[in-house]
Amino acid sequence: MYGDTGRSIVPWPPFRPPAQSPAQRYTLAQTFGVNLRGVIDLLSHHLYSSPRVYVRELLQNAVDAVTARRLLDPAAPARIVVECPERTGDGTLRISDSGVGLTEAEVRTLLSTLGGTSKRDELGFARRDFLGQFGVGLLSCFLVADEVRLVSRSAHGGPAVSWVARGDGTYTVEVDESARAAVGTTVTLVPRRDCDHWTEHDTVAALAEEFGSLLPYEVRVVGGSGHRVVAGGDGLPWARAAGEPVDGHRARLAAYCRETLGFEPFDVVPLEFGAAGLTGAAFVLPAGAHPGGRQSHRVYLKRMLVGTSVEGLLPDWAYFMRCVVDTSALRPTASREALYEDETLLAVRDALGARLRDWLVRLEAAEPDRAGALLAAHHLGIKSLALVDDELLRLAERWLPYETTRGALPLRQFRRTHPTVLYTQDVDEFRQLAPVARAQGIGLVNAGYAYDTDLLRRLAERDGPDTARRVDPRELLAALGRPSAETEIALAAAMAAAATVLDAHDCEPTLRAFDPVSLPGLLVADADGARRRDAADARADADPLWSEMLGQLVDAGSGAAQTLVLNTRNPLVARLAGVSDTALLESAVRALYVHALLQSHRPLRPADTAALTGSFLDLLDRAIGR
Ligand SMILES: Nc1ncnc2c1ncn2[C@@H]1O[C@H](COP(=O)(O)OP(=O)(O)OP(=O)(O)O)[C@@H](O)[C@H]1O
Repeated sequence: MYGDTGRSIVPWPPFRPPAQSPAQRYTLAQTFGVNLRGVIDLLSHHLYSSPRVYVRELLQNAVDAVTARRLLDPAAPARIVVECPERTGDGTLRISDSGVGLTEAEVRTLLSTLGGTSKRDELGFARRDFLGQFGVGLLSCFLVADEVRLVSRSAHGGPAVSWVARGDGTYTVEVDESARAAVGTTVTLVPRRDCDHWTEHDTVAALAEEFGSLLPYEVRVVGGSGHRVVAGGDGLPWARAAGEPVDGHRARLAAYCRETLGFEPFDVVPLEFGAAGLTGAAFVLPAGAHPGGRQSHRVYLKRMLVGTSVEGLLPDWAYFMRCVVDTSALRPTASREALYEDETLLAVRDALGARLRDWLVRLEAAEPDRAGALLAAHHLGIKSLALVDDELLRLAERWLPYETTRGALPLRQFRRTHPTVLYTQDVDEFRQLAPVARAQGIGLVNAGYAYDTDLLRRLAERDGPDTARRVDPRELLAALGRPSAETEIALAAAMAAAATVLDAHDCEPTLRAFDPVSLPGLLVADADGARRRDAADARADADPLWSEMLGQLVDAGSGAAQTLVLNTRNPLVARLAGVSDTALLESAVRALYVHALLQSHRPLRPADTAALTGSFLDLLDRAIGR
């Protein structure tokens, strides 16, 4: 980990440029000089998010050392003991292991080189038996310590050796036969003055338990009067025991979820992906997950906790699942607090996504009611997946409720009475058209929420164009009944006033007799007309050339952009027949137009606002009396 070696205090690295001829000076490769204090500061203070990780790094080294020794001698002891200052009595924290230890030569190379590690093979790949791989973990001790001392005796023989390093980037190495009798290593931290609390027994025991509770070897954390054993259990808590019934296993996993993740799972899906050495479980949230929320999974790498809010393990659509997994193939980032986004992680994500999707499809077949409840609680994720997955599209069609003119219904059920699904693309349009459509017995679906329109389009792609189609408000108009000739004649004056008034709003009036009776008017926009209307607005502000081009567009179509459909069954509209005062008729029509516009939730333009104010004040004035 550190540079040049020696008995005395050595700064790192001693920089001795090779002798060069003038011609060589510009061609020979040079080595970078490194400021060790800066590097230690960078790695220890900026790589990790909190000093707490020093416990994990020390545990990891001890576990790896024991593993390495057991590779040489399977019967070798596996002892890891952490003694806190309450126990050592001199303010230091000590961690001792019965691992493989280090020879003097190893101390001089591995601990004297930044990035030096015994855990890679000749090709530089991390070896699968070990947790460590980067050769920087020991530096994390400087997050809490001024000085780190290591005393070791190697299983390969040779004398005991002692290494002392300080945060200023200097270290000493000494062969000291009396320093340690047994094979193994003891690392001692001299805590920084402001970091005493990080080495207290309660803190260390809690951290050791959090990071290392699944480690295969027993870890004893000793305080003043007692000790806590924080690891060394058999197996993984989610593994199914031999002979354990499926229901019992599921109940045990649910209990684990309550205890560890803090919620009662809707269901539990055991996970296994041999190619990534992955086992674990996915717990389905009962409700309340936010699709945009961060994924947070509890991930262990070779039984050491990486984090409790690790992202990227599942595809985005599975935002309502929380996983707990242990894997040996995924790579941690250098801080070991997240997963490295590489091809293995992609493959794992795909495999777990496929597993969860299969579970969903199977649940639907075996327990349709539960599947329905689940889909209703997490419909956004399912819908997003249904956009690319035919089976889930069918599932969504069967189970996900849409807002329709017949109430909340799954599309499959709605299609029984309305084989062609007519839908609105936005919620406001649905609100406006639904009462009229319902009254005429026309089925309408609100596809204004996320993914709905895309899903209906996909359904139409799959099952044919007659399956689903966006409603054209004009076809609704065609379905409305015409009033009698007498009614039309009686309302002729009102219609003439309406035509004059509405012209300023690019709108023309028409009469229909329809339900609901309570609705005086319905504003139907024509998409082409609306485009012409926007172009006309833009033309008013545009320069001459642009204005001419926009003018062609405005003039290209015929008819107004909107139609105000007055309902002759509505008592107020019917009474207009008896009004002879043209000014009153005009105010009334303006008010009906603005009312219909507000009902349609479309934005008010300046002319509309003026009509709202003008008609309101005029009608108020008349109501109060002059
Ligand atoms: N307790 C120990 N017993 C034996 N060797 C150790 C021990 N602690 C550290 N070492 C040696 O020191 C080297 C550097 O340790 P360090 O923790 O800095 O990195 P690492 O464990 O190799 O990788 P990582 O940065 O991923 O933790 C190790 O590779 C190992 O050879």
